[in-house]
Amino acid sequence: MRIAVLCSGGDAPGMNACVRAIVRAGISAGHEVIGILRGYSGLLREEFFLNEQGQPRMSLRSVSDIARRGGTILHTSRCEEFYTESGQKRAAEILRKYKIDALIPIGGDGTFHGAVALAKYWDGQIIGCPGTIDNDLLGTDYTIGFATAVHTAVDAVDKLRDTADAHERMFLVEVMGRHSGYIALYTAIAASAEIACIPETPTEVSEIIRQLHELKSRGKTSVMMIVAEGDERGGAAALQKALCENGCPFETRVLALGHLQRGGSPVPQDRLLAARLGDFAVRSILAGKTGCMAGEQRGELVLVPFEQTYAAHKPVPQELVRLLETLAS
Ligand SMILES: Nc1ncnc2c1ncn2[C@@H]1O[C@H](COP(=O)(O)OP(=O)(O)O)[C@@H](O)[C@H]1O
Ligand SMILES: O=P(O)(O)OC[C@H]1O[C@](O)(COP(=O)(O)O)[C@@H](O)[C@@H]1O
Repeated sequence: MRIAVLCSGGDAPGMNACVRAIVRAGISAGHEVIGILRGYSGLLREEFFLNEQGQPRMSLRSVSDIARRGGTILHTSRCEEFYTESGQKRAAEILRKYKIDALIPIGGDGTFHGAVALAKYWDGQIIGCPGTIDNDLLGTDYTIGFATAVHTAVDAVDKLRDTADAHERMFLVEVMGRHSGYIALYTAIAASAEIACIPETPTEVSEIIRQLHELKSRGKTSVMMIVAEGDERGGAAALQKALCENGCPFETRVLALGHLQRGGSPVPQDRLLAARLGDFAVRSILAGKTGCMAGEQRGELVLVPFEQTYAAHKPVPQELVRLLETLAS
């Protein structure tokens, strides 16, 4: 078989480990692996990864020593043309032209929407791997990149706590998560923050002010508030303004961690998840499967139809929301 792999949407640490697993699993089983560069844009422009001999196919050595590196050697992109029927049809023609039998897109919900659209015009097999720091896909407990993004954010918040303590200030730290509070909630608990503002729970300025007064009365001298960029009140800067206008009892500072969270060497948890899911995606293709994401639930590898991965908002665990409230006292 000729199996193609691409990375699409926001990059996530661990994408390289996933590409490596796909290449090694595919070649070991006697198949050819084609690396498509720059996601769906690269597919439409017929851009392929060239191996050491300059041929448009990946070799065992093409993926040497990449599992520990952030970013993706295949590069990634967002592609306007792929939203259109004509773009999807042209992509299908290109896949037929290069006699590709199966495609493994690594990305988030947008990438999987694209895969479903492509399947209308192409009868090759498609098995996706969940690569996004947001952890916003249903059907897998964690996505590749989430653990590393949380690790990076916790490291940053730990450092900010030092200066917050020294000056007796409050920091509003904005973390990524376009529509999801996963990174914010996990970061808040792991970094012993006092408050998390996430899209899944109401963010009420008066309630936060009340909480801050209570914390102060209990002797708290510094406060860390983690704000998901997708929170309904806007980001950390908007929230800071609202808090200051409503009598915030602490001096405040704001930091948006931004794309910092997308970079860096993936933590072992992400490397392991990426390796397992990449290998499983190849094995699923060889078993004749299609139209699904390779995911992991409670340690078991599972296949989940693409449509189910984005059918609803992935809820954050209520137990963790409660835990944060209990611990921030
Ligand atoms: N509804 C859709 N139909 C077709 N292609 C889509 C659709 N949604 C997203 N895509 C393609 O997938 C790419 C990546 O999606 P995006 O939402 O940016 O990232 P992610 O996959 O990380 O969620 C988009 O740039 C576009 O090319
Ligand atoms: O690369 P950009 O365009 O700045 O995108 C930022 C967005 O990408 C993410 O980092 C990851 O989102 P996706 O993986 O779903 O693309 C979001 O948390 C963030 O809102």
